Amino acid sequence: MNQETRSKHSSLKKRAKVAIGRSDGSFRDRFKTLDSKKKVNLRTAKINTNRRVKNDDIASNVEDGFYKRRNDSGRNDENVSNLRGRRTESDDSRGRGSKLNYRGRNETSDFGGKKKRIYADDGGSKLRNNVSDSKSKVFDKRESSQDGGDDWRMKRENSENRSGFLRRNGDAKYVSKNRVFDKRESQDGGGDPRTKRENSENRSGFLRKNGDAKYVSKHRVFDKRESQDGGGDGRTKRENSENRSGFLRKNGDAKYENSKQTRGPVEEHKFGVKKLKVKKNVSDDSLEMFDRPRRKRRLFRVEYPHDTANKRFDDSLPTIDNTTEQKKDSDTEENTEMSQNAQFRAIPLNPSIISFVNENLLGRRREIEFKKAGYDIELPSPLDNIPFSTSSERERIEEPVFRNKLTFFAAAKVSSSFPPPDLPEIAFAGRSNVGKSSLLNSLTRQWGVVRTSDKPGLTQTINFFNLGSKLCLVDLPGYGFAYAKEEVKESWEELVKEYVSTREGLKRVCLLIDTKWGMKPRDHELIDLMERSKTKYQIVLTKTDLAFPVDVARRAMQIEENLRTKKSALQPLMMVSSKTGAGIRTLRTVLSNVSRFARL
Ligand SMILES: Nc1nc2c(ncn2[C@@H]2O[C@H](COP(=O)(O)OP(=O)(O)OP(=O)(O)O)[C@@H](O)[C@H]2O)c(=O)[nH]1
Ligand SMILES: [Mg+2]
Repeated sequence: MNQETRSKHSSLKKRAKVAIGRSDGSFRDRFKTLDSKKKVNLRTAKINTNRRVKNDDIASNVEDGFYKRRNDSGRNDENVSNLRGRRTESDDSRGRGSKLNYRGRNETSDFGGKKKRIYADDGGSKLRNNVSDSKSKVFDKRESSQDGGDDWRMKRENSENRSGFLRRNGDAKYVSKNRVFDKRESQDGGGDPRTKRENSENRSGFLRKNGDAKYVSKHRVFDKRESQDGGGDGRTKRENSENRSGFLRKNGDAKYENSKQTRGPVEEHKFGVKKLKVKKNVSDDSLEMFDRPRRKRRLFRVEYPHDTANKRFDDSLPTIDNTTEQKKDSDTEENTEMSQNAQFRAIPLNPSIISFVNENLLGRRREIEFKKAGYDIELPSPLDNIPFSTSSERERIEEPVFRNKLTFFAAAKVSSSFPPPDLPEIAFAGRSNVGKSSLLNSLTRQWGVVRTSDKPGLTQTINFFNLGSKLCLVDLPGYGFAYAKEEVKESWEELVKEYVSTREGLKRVCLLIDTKWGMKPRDHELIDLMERSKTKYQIVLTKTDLAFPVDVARRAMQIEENLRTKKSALQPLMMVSSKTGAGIRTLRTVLSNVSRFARL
C-alpha cells in the first residue's frame, strides 16, 4: 500500500469516527423529524429502536469504509457488489445490533473511500441506499405514507457525484460528475414508486432505473416520475437536460438526439404527459471527448434496375443514354412478346375442339375431376386405364398391336447403322425434352423400356423398338437446345433429317410439339423437309396437362391453321399427355391403322 492510499485511508477513518460520533445524535434526530412527518402512530417506537441498532451497524460499517446494501427481498446486484469487492449479507445479520462487520483495508480501498449511509426500514420491508463519493453532498429524505405500509418517499437534492453508483430498489445508477435530484413520492399505499430528479447534471454515464438503462452524455437530466394512484402508472419528466449527442432511453424506447439544442430551464409537468426538454450545456472542454463522431453519409442513387446487393458503387454511374437504349430494347421485346400472347389469346375458340378437350379430360385438371370420372389416380397415366380399374397394368388395350411387348433392337448414330426396313415404322420426332421417349412408354404402357429424363438431350441415337412382329417404333434424338456438344448435336440432327427424308419403310412421323410453347423455327424446318421428301407426318401436342384446357384448344387451332396448306400433314391433330394418359387411346387407335394398312 503506497503512501497516498494510506493517507486516504487515514482521512477516511477520521471522517468515519466523526460520523460515528454524530450518528447517535444527528441520525436519530433526523429520523425523529421524518417520523413526525410520516405521522406514524404505532410503529414509531419500534422503528426508532431498529434504527438505533442500524445506526450502530452503520457506524461500524463506515468506520471500515464498508457499505452494505440490503433490502428485504434479499436482492443483491452481483455486478456492483463484485465491483466493490464486498460480500453479501443475509437478512438475519440485521439483528446483530452493534456487531461490527469487519472489513480489511483492501476492501475499503476497493470501495474508493466513498461515504455511505444506510437507512433502516420499518418492519424490515425495504432498505434504500444512497451512495456518494467523498466530494458529494447527499440530502436524502424518506417519507412514508399515512398508512405506514411498504411505501417510502425518497428525495435526493443537490447531490453531486463525481463518479459512483446510485442504487435504489436493486437498480444501479452510475453517475459521473453530476448532480442528481431524485424524489419518489407515493400518495397512497399501492406500492408505486414515484421519482423525481432535478437539476441533475451528467457528463457521461449510465442511469438505470426500474430495469431501463439510460445513457446520458454531457447533459443535465431532470427526471420525475409521479403517479397519483396505485395502479402502477409511472410518469416521467426530464427537464434542464443537456445533450450534445447521445441516447436517451426511456421505457425501452431509444431517442437519439444529435446537435439539438433547446433551452428549457424549468420543468412543466402534467400528469400523463411525458415531456423531454434538452438544454445545451455551457462549453466544457472535457465534454468533447464524449462527442460521437458525426458520420457523413453518402447517398447513391441507383438508376438501373439490376441487383445492387453487395455491390459498391462508383461515383460514375452509367450514362443516361445507355440506360435509355437498354430500356427501349427491353420495351420493344416486351411489346413483341405481348403481341404474340395477345395474338394467341385472340384465337377464336371452336366449340367442337373445346368439347373434345373436355371429354378427354385434356389440359390442366384437378384430381377430383379424375376421381369423379372413375379413374384411379394412384396408377401411372390413369386416364389411359379403364375407369374403376385398380390394376396397375392395362387390363385391356383396345388395339391389339399395342398389346405386344416393346423391345429395343437397334440404335444408330449414322445412317449406315440403320436396321433393314422389315416392318412399317412410326418415328417420333420433335425438340429435345418434348416427351418423345415418354410417349413410347405411355402408348405401350410398358414403363421403363425407353429411357427418359428431364434433362434435354438424353436420346442421342436413333433407337428402334419392335412392337411384336407388326410394327416398329423409332425414338429419334431431339433438336434444339440440349445438354450436348455442338458438334454432337449437329451430327444427330443431320442424322434425323436424313432418316425422315430417306428412310424406306417409314410410314409416319409423329411430330411432337410442346403445348405450352407451340411450334418453333426448328419444327418448321423439319416440316419443310418432310414436305419436300413427302414424308407423312402428324402433329401431336404433348404435355397438355401443363396448360389450361382453353389454351390446349387454342394451340391446336393455331397449329391447324399454320399447317392448312401443308400437303403431307395428316389430320387430325393429336393431343396427349403421357403423365395423365389423356388422349393416348385416341392416338393409339390412329397409329394402329398404320400397321393395319401399311404395305412394305
Ligand atoms: N407433365 C408432363 N411431363 C412430361 C410429359 N411427357 C414427358 N414429360 C416429361 O418431360 C421430360 C422429358 O421427357 P422425355 O420423354 O425424355 O423427352 P424426349 O423428347 O425424349 O427428350 P430427349 O430424349 O432429350 O430428346 C421428362 O421429365 C418427362 O417426365 C407429359 O405429358 N406431361
Ligand atoms: Mg428421348
